[in-house]
Amino acid sequence: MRTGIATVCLSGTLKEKMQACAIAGFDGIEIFEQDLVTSPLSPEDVRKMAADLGLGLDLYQPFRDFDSVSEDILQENLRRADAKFKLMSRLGMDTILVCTNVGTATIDDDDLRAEQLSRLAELAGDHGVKVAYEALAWGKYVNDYEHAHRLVDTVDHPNLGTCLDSFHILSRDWDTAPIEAIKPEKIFFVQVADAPKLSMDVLSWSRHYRVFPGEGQFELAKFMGHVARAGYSGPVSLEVFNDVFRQSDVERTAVDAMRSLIWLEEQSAKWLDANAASLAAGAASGDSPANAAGRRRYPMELATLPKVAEPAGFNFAEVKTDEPAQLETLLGQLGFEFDGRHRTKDVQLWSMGQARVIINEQAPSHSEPAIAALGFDVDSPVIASARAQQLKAPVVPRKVQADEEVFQGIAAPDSTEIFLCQGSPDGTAAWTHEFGEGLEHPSAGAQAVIDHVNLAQPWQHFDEAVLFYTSALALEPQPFAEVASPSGLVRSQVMVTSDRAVRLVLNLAPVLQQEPGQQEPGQQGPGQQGNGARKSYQEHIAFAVDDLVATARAAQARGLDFLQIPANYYEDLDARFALDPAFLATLKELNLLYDRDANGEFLHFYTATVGNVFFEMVERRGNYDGYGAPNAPVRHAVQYDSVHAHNLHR
Ligand SMILES: O=C(O)c1ccc(O)c(O)c1
Ligand SMILES: [Mg+2]
Repeated sequence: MRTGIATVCLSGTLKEKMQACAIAGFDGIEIFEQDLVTSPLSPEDVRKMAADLGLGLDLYQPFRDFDSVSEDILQENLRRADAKFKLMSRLGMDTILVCTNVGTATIDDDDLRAEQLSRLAELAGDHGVKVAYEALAWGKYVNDYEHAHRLVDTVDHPNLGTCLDSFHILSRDWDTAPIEAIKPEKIFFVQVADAPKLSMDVLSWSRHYRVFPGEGQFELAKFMGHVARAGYSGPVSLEVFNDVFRQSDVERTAVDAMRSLIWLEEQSAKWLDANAASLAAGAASGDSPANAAGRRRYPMELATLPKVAEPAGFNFAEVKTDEPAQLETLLGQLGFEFDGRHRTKDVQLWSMGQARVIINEQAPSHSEPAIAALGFDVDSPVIASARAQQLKAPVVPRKVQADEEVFQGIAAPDSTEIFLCQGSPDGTAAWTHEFGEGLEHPSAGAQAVIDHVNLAQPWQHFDEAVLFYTSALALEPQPFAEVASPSGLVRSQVMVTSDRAVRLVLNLAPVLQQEPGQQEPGQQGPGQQGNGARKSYQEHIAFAVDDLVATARAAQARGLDFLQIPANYYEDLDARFALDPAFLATLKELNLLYDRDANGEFLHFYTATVGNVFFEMVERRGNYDGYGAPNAPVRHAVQYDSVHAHNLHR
């Protein structure tokens, strides 16, 4: 698949954008007109730079408001087009995107439109230029790709074809199957963008909220499958207007973009394979196996990736600190056993059944304790790592001594280290023998698993993180939610495996919680946890137990510092659920939170925060599948209050 990206996706100057696209490995780019107009580079400079960088200049865009106008305006538009065609010749470009008229159209007449487009095609032909006509979702008279293509068909000129843009098609819920009926030589260009499903006017949605494939909710693999089945094999180019990407680090965004196309390519191949049977009727030979046959029939070459199944569970969670005392106390009070120190590293292991927590004491001094790494059980760490690296995940270097488990590590966008570990059927981990005997086993036998981990994401990398976990780890994003907190609305995105053995919650950290002058994780590039790097958002690890009340009582007896829940909460709880008074009293006494829905019940409590980390204990009853979302505002408010009280006393 030929990969492309529009310069409008990225921040910086045209030169910076082009360099970033080349570094990320794109085959070609679309030049967004504003980027050229505002550039000090001459068209010849741009042409040379692209050639030097090995980047194709695949599309000049956009040319606006051409058709459906009176003759005098058309004359003016043809003059304008002539100037652009001449410019394209200096750039060495041969395809221009002309979008359907949104501003100046006054005449709604397909015959007239066809006639006007035919005059444009004729002029383009004189310059050796191809015009790719694109229906904008908010086009005044033409806003549907099939309509735009009917006009292209009517004109029937070799220099006029269609541009398909997934956003304009999927935002309007147009059926994508008819794409297959378009002759491949008439599809001049394909643009792809994903988007979250939002209810707002489509222009604002398009100009501000597009995201890279895999970061939104559109069915892009299906769209691409139809495009491939149509016989198209030209560029597949990202055109993503997004307020965040336009101000984020350009090289990093370009890599995120490339990752999205690599992933989309794989997903499209999968869609074609899975839907090969539906084509059997027209197939020349019915004997080819469905697997891969679906895609091999088409000229678009779709590369695949090393296959990974979703992870089978969490292998461990690692917290980094230079002062472990408070964390040790918390874990001990929760009922964790100390399993000893690593034989060569300054690292401790704590466990409660299959829930394993590593306290890594190798943090720079005075850094806040933070979640530094997560281990996931996978079938094959080597294959999973190969996949992640092909998706451009940065590798985490890790020192290993002889006979130590070699962990395959990659850095997540927020610089959390993700380790791909060999899973075992009984949920044990082979590496634990590297840890010496623990001291004492105060609560031997207590069972728990890691239920979920909640990671705060810097705002500029939130979408990137969703794609990272989707593509590299095969986690599935759930619809996102918004939770009120005293320092802002927290966007919360749950990512899960289908059996819920892994639940990862990504929270958009409110900007207010950042300390002034603190370096943004993003400024260090992916995975570069430089010495000054530290997170300043609260994150947590949640453990599931069978009997939360008993766990809480035992923890209380050991002196655990629970997050204190206000009395108002319990009144509200009673109003909502009419709980048994004795049960309600227990919840209140132990600072437990409660939720219930059609699937079951959820009990949970939180510890006080140490640095940026706190712990949660949960009990799921029935098939409760949530996270106590109605309780999240209470938790945020209490934590906010305690941070403020702490600051006042400093
Ligand atoms: O928002 C726009 O104006 C615009 C311009 C060109 C495109 O290809 C597009 O999809 C949208
Ligand atoms: Mg477009």
